[in-house]
Amino acid sequence: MSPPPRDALHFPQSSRPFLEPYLPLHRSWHNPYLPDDSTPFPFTTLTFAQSLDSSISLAPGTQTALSGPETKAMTHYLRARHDGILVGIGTALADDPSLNCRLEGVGGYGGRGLNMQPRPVIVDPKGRWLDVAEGSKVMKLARERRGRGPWVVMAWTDDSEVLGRVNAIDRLLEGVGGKVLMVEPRTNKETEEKRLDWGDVLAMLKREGLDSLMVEGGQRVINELLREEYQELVNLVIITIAPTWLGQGGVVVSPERKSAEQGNASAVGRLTNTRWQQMGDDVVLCGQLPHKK
Ligand SMILES: NC(=O)C1=CN([C@@H]2O[C@H](COP(=O)(O)OP(=O)(O)OC[C@H]3O[C@@H](n4cnc5c(N)ncnc54)[C@H](OP(=O)(O)O)[C@@H]3O)[C@@H](O)[C@H]2O)C=CC1
Ligand SMILES: Nc1nc(O)c(N)c(N[C@@H]2O[C@H](COP(=O)(O)O)[C@@H](O)[C@H]2O)n1
Repeated sequence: MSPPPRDALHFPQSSRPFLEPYLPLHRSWHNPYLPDDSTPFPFTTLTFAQSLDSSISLAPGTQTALSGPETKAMTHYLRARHDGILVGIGTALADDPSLNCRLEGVGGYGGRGLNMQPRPVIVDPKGRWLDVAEGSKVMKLARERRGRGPWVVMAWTDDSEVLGRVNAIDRLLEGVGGKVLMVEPRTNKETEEKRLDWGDVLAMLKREGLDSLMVEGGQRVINELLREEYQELVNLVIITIAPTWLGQGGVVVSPERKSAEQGNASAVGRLTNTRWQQMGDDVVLCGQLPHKK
């Protein structure tokens, strides 16, 4: 073990009890060798930072720092408390995220090996990440053993160009303990559009050994998971709200409305068991989406 590097983050013990009742048990706190077989899906936390006008960044394809130092440290504490962190390829390309946990005491930041480091997961059906993978932060950190090698979720295809990308990404990831995971896409009968179903993606991640997953974004991923059909898959929502308006043209969290019954629109969803906590200048909202089962 080495002392934590100077950039390691500290999340005070006093801020933790607020989150505790909502969080999954960490794998290493029950039996690290036995998967939790009670459900086919990981415990899934949806978490992101937004402005007062519901934007998660100023413009598509750009990164905007919204969290203050206290809520940034909280996000890293949450990363330590989940087996995996998932983002879509839009976020991987826009932000070049590190997708590791930089909390003091975690592996690579004063802790042993990769202890408490979550697995980065990038949903990238067509393999667009290949163009930036080599020089990405997530690969650099995995090579330095300060983060795990990423898993890249791609869509099964017979397109030879995409298959070439699958193989090339797989070769890159081999060296850092990452891998490509393939999921059969589903076709929308009306639009013919092919997309990955979140039930398929999450069930596959669970089979691969992730009992808990933190979904960080971006816009499309969040808005899809908040749609009525996927809310059952989301166990916990944690939103950092920064006291700022980003203004019109921002990248907004606003899920598709439920189909209107007799022309009357209704809310997409509402959190229950909510708690609000100020952290620095920001406020953190925790809540759960009602589940039928
Ligand atoms: N403030 C915050 O907390 C956060 C902010 N962000 C911001 O969000 C923005 C990125 O959002 P966005 O561009 O929507 O990117 P996303 O990260 O949501 O990725 C979207 C892409 O992922 C793939 N994808 C996602 N869901 C599916 C699915 N069900 N089936 C198939 N493919 C899927 C598609 O790739 P393809 O097009 O190749 O098919 C899609 O274009 C950035 O500005 C970033 O900074 C991101 C995370 C957190
Ligand atoms: N919690 C939070 N606050 C913000 O202000 C943000 N912009 C984000 N973005 C998410 O964090 C990822 C970057 O994380 P790294 O520190 O580089 O690992 C980014 O990709 C978004 O998912 N989150």
